[in-house]
Amino acid sequence: MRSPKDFFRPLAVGAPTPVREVPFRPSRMIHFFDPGNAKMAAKVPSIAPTVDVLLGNLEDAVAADRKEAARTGLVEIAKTTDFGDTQLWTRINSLDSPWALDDLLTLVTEIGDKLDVIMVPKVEGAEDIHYVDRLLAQLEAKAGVRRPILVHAILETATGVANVEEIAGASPRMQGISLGPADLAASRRMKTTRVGGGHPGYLVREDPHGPDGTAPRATFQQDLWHYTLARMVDACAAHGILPYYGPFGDIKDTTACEDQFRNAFLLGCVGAWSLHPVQIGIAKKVFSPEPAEVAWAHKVIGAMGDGTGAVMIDGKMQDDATYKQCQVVVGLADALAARDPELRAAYAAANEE
Ligand SMILES: CCC(=O)SCCNC(=O)CCNC(=O)[C@H](O)C(C)(C)COP(=O)(O)OP(=O)(O)OC[C@H]1O[C@@H](n2cnc3c(N)ncnc32)[C@H](O)[C@@H]1OP(=O)(O)O
Ligand SMILES: O=CC(=O)O
Ligand SMILES: [Mg+2]
Repeated sequence: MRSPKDFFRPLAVGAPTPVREVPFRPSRMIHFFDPGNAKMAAKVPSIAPTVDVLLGNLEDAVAADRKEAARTGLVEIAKTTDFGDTQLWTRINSLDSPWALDDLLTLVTEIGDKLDVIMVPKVEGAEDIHYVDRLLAQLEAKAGVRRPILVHAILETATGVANVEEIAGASPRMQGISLGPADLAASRRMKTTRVGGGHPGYLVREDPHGPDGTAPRATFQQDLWHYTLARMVDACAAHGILPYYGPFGDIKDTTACEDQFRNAFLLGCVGAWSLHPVQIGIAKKVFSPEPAEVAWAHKVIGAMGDGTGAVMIDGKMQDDATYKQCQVVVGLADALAARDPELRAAYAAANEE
């Protein structure tokens, strides 16, 4: 293990100095597209201003014989597109695949100055992050990249979940972690074939009641992802990095997608993946705090003065802890409003009511 004194030193001569704090840039939706798919690629310039993050996906969902086309397509798109203040990320192929090394070599050398974050799938432990960390430093130095490219891990194997804390803290490059429910279900041998969301069979049932216990018993569907998501959120918060819900595969079921995203938002996630244009608006709505909630948070902060003591507002006790909860909401709202004029206006209007 490296000495804590060396944690923030570049891992290669000439590589940029690692960041001490993960910059909080809005990332409510990480919009996936296949850079080798001409139709999707054509939509990039019009989608870019509507999303916080555009991600050129090279891994799963890109067929084996299209891997190189996707990589080349991403280089071309990155070089020719003005992304404004929208972030550009990529998801490389898994580290044990025949493509991962060339993904990193090509992308950092060709478009390292345009890439904000590299998403690494199927991360199992700190050793995977250490490998990427050193290689990125060498490539950044070689390509003359001036700011460190950050790393995002997908939590999608049972081993990864067992090691989530060490993954979160493995490198100053760690920007965040996403839950990958599809691969995780396979890795754990869960018996769901869905991509995220609930399952009608995963439930609790009301106790027997009525005459002789024969009355119909209500059932309540439970959340298959709660444990992992909560564990991931804690690991991320403990290491000052950002947690995300990943993919929701039932594109047509926009209601359940919104529910899944909202559960993640309420638990502490800052965003989710959008796989189809229809999911962009859902993520934007869910991961932006409600104007009324932001106005309430301002009211509490205003009433709490220096943030200590206890007061009653509208029948609800407020103290040092609720002051901090409200600061979380206001901090997020301010960061999003700085990028989103519509949201800024909605927050200002709600504050005036
Ligand atoms: C499960 C584990 C994971 O790893 S999830 C992450 C990997 N999967 C992905 O990245 C999937 C990305 N999305 C897709 O491939 C497509 O959206 C899928 C789900 C196949 C649906 O495509 P399709 O049948 O064409 O949908 P559609 O006819 O409703 O599309 C309408 C127009 O929109 C386009 N479109 C579709 N998805 C995207 C996207 N993600 N980004 C940009 N554009 C997209 C379609 O090409 C289509 O365009 P057009 O109107 O025909 O010109
Ligand atoms: O990559 C995402 C997943 O759910 O698997
Ligand atoms: Mg996966």
